[in-house]
Amino acid sequence: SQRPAHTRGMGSSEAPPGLIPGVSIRSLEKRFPGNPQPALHGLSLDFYQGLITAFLGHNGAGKTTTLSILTGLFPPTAGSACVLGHDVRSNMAAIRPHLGVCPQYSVLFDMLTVDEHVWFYGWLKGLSAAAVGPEQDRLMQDVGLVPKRHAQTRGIQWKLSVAIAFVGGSQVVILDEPTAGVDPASCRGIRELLLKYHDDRTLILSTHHLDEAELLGDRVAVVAGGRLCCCGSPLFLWCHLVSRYYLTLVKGKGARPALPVRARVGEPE
Ligand SMILES: Nc1ncnc2c1ncn2[C@@H]1O[C@H](COP(=O)(O)OP(=O)(O)OP(=O)(O)O)[C@@H](O)[C@H]1O
Repeated sequence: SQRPAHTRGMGSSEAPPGLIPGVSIRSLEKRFPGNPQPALHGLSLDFYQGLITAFLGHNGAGKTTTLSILTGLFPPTAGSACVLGHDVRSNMAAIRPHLGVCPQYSVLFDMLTVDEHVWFYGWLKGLSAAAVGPEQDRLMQDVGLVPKRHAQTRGIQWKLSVAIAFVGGSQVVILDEPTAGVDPASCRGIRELLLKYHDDRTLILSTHHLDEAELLGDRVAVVAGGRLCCCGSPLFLWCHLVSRYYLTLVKGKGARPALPVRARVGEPE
C-alpha cells in the first residue's frame, strides 16, 4: 500500500484514536429458515470512516449475510447494525443516499454503455443533471473506462460495478469480493481505485484473499462460523496471530530422485 503507516494502525488491535465508526454492528444474529446453523452468531464489529476494513473469511463464514443486512436486503434475527448512526431495521431510507454497494451479482444492464450506467446510478442516488456529468467524467478516467462503449468483458464489468458503488459521493461503500474472478490488470485497476477513493469514506471490502486483505486493509476483520475471530491492523495480526512455517530443503550428494524435505513450525534456528 502507498498509504502512510499511521493510517494502518501500526501493530494494534485498536483503531487509531479519534476515528469515527461509519458502521457499527452489535451482537448480530441471522438464522435462515431450514438451516439449523446460524449464519451469524453474535457478530460485533466497527468499521471506521476513512479506513478500508477488509472483511476476511472462507466460504460460508457469514460475510455476504452481514453485508446483505447492512444494505437492507433482509433484517437480522437479533442484534443491531447502524450505518452512519441509522439503524438498518428502521431507517434504511436515511442510509441509502449515502450507501454504495458492489454486490457479487451483476447490477448492469445490457442496453446501457459504461457512462450511461454511471449517469443512471448517479441519478438514482439523487445527483442533479449538472453534478452527474463531471462525476461521470472523473470516474471514467479514474477507473480507466472508455465512454460510449458497452461493458463486454468481465474485467470492464467489474471495474464499472466498483465505479458505480462510488458514484454520488457514497460515504459508506460495501464491496463484496470485487476482485473475484477478475484478470490481474483489471484487479490492479480496482485496487488502485479503492486506495484512491477511500479517504473520508467507510470502506468495507469482503474478500477470501489474505494478500488482498493485507495489501488494502487498514484493518482486517476475520470471520468464521458467523463470529468475529479477530480484528486489527495487518501488522498486529501478523505479529500476534500468524504461525510461521519454514521449509528446510536439504540437498543430498549424488543424483537421488527424492531429496529429504523437512518442514517445521516456529522460529528459524
Ligand atoms: N438463503 C439462505 N438460506 C439458508 N442458509 C443460508 C442462506 N444464505 C446463507 N446461508 C448460510 O449462511 C452461512 C453464511 O453464508 P454467507 O453467504 O454469508 O457466507 P460468505 O462468507 O459470504 O461466503 P462466500 O464467500 O461463499 O460468499 C452459510 O452456512 C450459508 O450456507
